[in-house]
Amino acid sequence: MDLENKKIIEDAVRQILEAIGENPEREGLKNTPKRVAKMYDEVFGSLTGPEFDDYALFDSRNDDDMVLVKDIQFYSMCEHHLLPFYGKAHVAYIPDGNKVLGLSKLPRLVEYCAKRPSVQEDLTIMIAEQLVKHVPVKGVAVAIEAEHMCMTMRGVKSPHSSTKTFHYTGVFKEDREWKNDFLRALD
Ligand SMILES: Nc1nc2c(ncn2[C@@H]2O[C@H](COP(=O)(O)OP(=O)(O)OP(=O)(O)O)[C@@H](O)[C@H]2O)c(=O)[nH]1
Ligand SMILES: [Zn+2]
Repeated sequence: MDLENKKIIEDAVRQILEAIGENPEREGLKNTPKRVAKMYDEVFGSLTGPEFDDYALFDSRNDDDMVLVKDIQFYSMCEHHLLPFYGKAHVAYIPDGNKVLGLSKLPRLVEYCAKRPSVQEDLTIMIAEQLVKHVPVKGVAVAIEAEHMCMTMRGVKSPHSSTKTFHYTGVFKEDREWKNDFLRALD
């Protein structure tokens, strides 16, 4: 994010503080607009930063067995309230053509997709779409389970609810057996 946009956020935060009845000049708050701008630059960093393109592929004998990285911790911001939603993503794919993806790239991809305002359903789909676009696969399955602070700390105040979302492509979509294997592997 460039300096001009950081300045816009700082001014807006100052206005918000005033609107909620605070004094943005008081000692504890005087650096807050700057901090919030820096924080937004971090948590929304994928919107203005470089695209994720680090899909390191390696040769492997695996041409049709599922690879699953589960329990990928992530933090994102819901696009309705700009409050955090966070939890775990589980990402599986079946390689095509004896090429596998560097395992660390899956958590990196999840982080890239999460660093923008989003709804959980779209985050789930975006992770799958990015993989399909860049990695030769027979199919991708993504599941996300998350807590939404807009549902826990405010509004409906449903503190123990968690939301699960799923997205399937290729053989995971077409073949119930593959889907079941994925779901069993998450247990
Ligand atoms: N489908 C979906 N909904 C979400 C997500 N994050 C937040 N929401 C919902 O977005 C909805 C926004 O509803 P609105 O009625 O426009 O806003 P609101 O008055 O703040 O709603 P409440 O949260 O019910 O108080 C709420 O039902 C939230 O629970 C998400 O990732 N996916
Ligand atoms: Zn929300």
